[in-house]
Amino acid sequence: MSMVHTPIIVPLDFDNAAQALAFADRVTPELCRLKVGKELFTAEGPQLVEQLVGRGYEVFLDLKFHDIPNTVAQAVKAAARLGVWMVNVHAQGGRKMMCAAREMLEAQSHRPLLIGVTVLTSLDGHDLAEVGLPEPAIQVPLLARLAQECGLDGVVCSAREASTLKQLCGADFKLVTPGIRPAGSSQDDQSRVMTPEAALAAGADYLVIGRPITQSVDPLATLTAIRTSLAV
Ligand SMILES: O=C(O)c1cc(=O)[nH]c(=O)n1[C@@H]1O[C@H](COP(=O)(O)O)[C@@H](O)[C@H]1O
Repeated sequence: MSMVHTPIIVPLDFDNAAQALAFADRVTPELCRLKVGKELFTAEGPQLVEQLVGRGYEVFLDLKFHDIPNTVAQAVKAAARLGVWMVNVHAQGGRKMMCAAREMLEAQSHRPLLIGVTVLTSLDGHDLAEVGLPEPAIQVPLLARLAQECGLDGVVCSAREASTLKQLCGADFKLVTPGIRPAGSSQDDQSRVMTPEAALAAGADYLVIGRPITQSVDPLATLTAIRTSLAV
């Protein structure tokens, strides 16, 4: 059973293991969980994930798998073997893909939380229309319900959709919300954003907060200030 209670997940969006490990050395597993995404994983591979797990961190392997059911099932199996705490797939991959991933994880001795990405927080209604999809208010609840029907543990969504999804999917269905920006910080390439305080109040279970922390002059001080503001 995990001792970690923090809702904050910090993405290690660096291009090399040295920077990622330096960050992991400055914080502790009690202060935050860590996310390894496509940039760092492509550069450094599974060994780095194992090192972070070995240091006691709960690691979210954010590779957003989206492929045919067999391929995604085998990929989440490989993730489970790395000992990660959470792994994600694109909910748009559909029912058969999500069910195959969930069934595969049920057969593993270590079972990470399985999370479906609904609509990326960088996208707005215009972006979705251009690729033939309805606005977030329609698309996000649809994909969240589908993910829940497939037995996933929760979804990635914008905090702006959190209160709707909590009502729709219930308290136990985990909501992981990136696009978190403390008041006054740059929006960067994010579109559907919210402050940490508002996100928790809206029902988010986990806040993914990257550049506002990792690019700040003193990342530990920024992380601590956010935790204080949240009383966590
Ligand atoms: O799955 C994710 O973590 C994710 C989904 C999403 O819809 N939007 C999103 O920003 N993310 C990730 O969350 C992180 C956000 O980082 P910052 O924008 O720097 O706070 C990045 O690592 C993204 O890859």
